Amino acid sequence: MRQRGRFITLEGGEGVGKSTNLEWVAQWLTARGVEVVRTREPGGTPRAEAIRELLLSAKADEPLDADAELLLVFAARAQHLAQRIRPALERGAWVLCDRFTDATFAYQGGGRGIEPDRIAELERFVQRGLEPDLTLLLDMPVAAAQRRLQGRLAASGDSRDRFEQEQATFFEAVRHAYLARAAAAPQRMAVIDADAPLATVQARLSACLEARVSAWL
Ligand SMILES: Nc1ncnc2c1ncn2[C@@H]1O[C@H](COP(=O)(O)OP(=O)(O)O)[C@@H](O)[C@H]1O
Ligand SMILES: Cc1cn([C@H]2C[C@H](O)[C@@H](COP(=O)(O)OP(=O)(O)O)O2)c(=O)[nH]c1=O
Repeated sequence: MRQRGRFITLEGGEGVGKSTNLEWVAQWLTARGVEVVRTREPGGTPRAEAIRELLLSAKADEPLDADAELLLVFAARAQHLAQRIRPALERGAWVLCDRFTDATFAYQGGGRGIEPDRIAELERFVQRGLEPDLTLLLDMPVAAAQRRLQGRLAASGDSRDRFEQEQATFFEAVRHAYLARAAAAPQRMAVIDADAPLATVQARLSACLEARVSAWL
C-alpha cells in the first residue's frame, strides 16, 4: 500500500541555499493546507543527531574510514525512517527533508569514490523501496556556493565541519554526481538553478512546485 503523505527532499552542495529554501517550500505547502514535517539528514531524531555529530566532528587524531562513514550515514537514515519519516507519511503528513540518499551518492559516491552499486545495496536494505516523491536539486557553481558558505560562517562564527573542510575538487565531484543522478531520474528530480538572487530562486521553485506538486494536493 502506498503511503498517504508525500516525501520531498532538498539537495545540493554546501552553501547553495537548502536551509533557506526549505523554510520557503514548507510555507508554500502549509499555505495549501498540507501538514508538513521538516527534518534533515544526517539526523532528524535524537539518536540520528548523535550519529550526525560523529560524522561532522573534525577530529584531527583519527581519520574516519570511508566505509565507516557510509555505514554511519545509513545507520542514521534507518533510525530516521523508523522513528520519524515512515510514521509521518503513514499518518498523511508530508515530509520535507534537507538531504537524503542522493547526498550519499553525491558525497560518499562522487566525493569519496565509493562505487554506486555498494551504495545502492545499502539503499535497498535500509529503505525497502521507499524513495522521495520529488527531489529539488539546488545547483550552482562551486566557487559561488563557497562564497555564500563563507558568508554564513563569518556571520555565525561557526567553524567548518569535516565535510566543509574538503577541497574544491571534492565539491566539484559532489556536484557532478548530483547532476548525473538528476539526469538519470528526471521524473523524480528537478534541477533548480540556485545561482541567482533569493527572489529569483524562489520564483523558480514556485514554478516547479506548481508543475509537479499541485496535482498531489
Ligand atoms: N539566492 C541567494 N542569494 C544570496 N545568498 C543566499 C541565497 N540563498 C541563500 N543565501 C545565503 O547563503 C548562505 C548559505 O545558505 P544556506 O541556506 O545556509 O545553504 P545550505 O543549507 O545549502 O548550506 C546563507 O548565509 C544564506 O543566507
Ligand atoms: C545526508 C548526507 C549528508 N552528508 C554530508 C553533507 C554535508 O556536508 C553534511 C551535513 O549536511 P548539511 O548540514 O545539510 O550541510 P550544509 O547545510 O552545510 O550544506 O553531511 C553526506 O556526506 N552524506 C549523506 O548521505
